[in-house]
Amino acid sequence: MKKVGLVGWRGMVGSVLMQRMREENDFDFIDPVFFSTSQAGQAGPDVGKPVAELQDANNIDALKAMDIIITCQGGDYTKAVYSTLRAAGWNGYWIDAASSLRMEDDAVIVLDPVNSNVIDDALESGINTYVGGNCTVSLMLMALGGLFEKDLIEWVSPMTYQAASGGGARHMRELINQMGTIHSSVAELLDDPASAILEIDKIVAETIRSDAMPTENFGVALGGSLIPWIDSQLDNGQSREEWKAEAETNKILGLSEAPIPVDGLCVRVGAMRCHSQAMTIKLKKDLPVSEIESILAGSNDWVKVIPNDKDQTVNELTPTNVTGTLSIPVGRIRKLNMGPEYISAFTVGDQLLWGAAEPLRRMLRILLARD
Ligand SMILES: NC(=O)C1=CN([C@@H]2O[C@H](COP(=O)(O)OP(=O)(O)OC[C@H]3O[C@@H](n4cnc5c(N)ncnc54)[C@H](OP(=O)(O)O)[C@@H]3O)[C@@H](O)[C@H]2O)C=CC1
Ligand SMILES: N[C@@H](CC(=O)OP(=O)(O)O)C(=O)O
Repeated sequence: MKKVGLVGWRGMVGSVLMQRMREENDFDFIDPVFFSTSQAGQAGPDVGKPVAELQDANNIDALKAMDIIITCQGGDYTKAVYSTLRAAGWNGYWIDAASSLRMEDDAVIVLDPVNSNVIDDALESGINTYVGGNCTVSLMLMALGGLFEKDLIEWVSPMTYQAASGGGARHMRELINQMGTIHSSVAELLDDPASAILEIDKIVAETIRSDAMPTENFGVALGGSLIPWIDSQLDNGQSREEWKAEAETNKILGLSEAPIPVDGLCVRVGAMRCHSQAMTIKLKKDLPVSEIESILAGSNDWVKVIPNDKDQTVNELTPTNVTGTLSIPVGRIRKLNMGPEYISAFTVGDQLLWGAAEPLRRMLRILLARD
């Protein structure tokens, strides 16, 4: 059995990965070795079979003994360890959730089943570094994969509604604390049916602008508001999150020679762990909506077309419905007034599952299936 080192398994993304690996019995097919940067020597997790005590995740010799390493520890860890490990002669497979290596020439961004052909070619050519994509990009491609595969997209503009989890566990906690602070500020008035709504609204507005709002992680209020900027600012006016849309989409699809334009605005909203995206798509030709729907629905086992019907949309095409599942609903598909090649679509996906953990797990399975 392959020795598989797991780093970052205690964190939020790592915990979702562990949960999926248990559900799919992945541990039956590997010899897992658990690493930690802070808890070396402590007992490993329960994975249904005995595991050794936690190894030091900064110990290059211990890492070198692995056939495959999966890390959800973050970009700082990757920067600190990856090059040293390769320089020490390690030729194993490195599977990473962090963004640091994504655009390297000798790394592939993995999103099986969308780019299983790109992954297969890379394995044949001896590439041994595989990185999960940005959550928003992976979720868009899971939804629109059929149209990309058939080369029907001239360009796409995704406008995003991204969940607090994209910032990490502390951001999720802060969002709930912000919501609680807002509620507490008007709880008594809310209980009184005779109270004036404009008085409630005034107190809420004062609260979200006040120091009472916990904003240590987001910097500003998200509860009762939104934040139209994610990640750092680039010189061209894009946020780094927006830059990733085109760069990563084309790398994932292997289209770097003739890239498809993908650009829009990324916005943080008060959802917990589902990213949503409203997309304007220019198709290369005028296709009936029914044909577009059947192309989308047929592209993978997780995408689900929601008919453009009010009741089904408000019940099924929401973070509330999707959170904690692998389902990728896509709906609001209709022709736009701009012309017959212009369509709208809206999709929702769990950014910790298909947006982070699941592509890594599937890459591991691809490697195991090659032996
Ligand atoms: N959050 C997201 O949406 C996405 C994140 N990623 C990538 O994954 C990386 C990790 O993200 P995320 O999982 O959110 O990070 P976390 O902060 O949840 O976990 C990272 C590490 O922190 C250490 N840690 C310290 N204290 C605790 C604790 N109380 N509970 C759990 N772990 C603790 C653990 O390492 P140790 O055992 O060594 O102490 C853990 O592996 C990111 O940096 C990013 O590169 C990728 C896609 C999406
Ligand atoms: N930036 C994403 C989360 C993330 O971790 O992205 P990346 O894996 O590209 O660094 C968000 O905030 O929603």
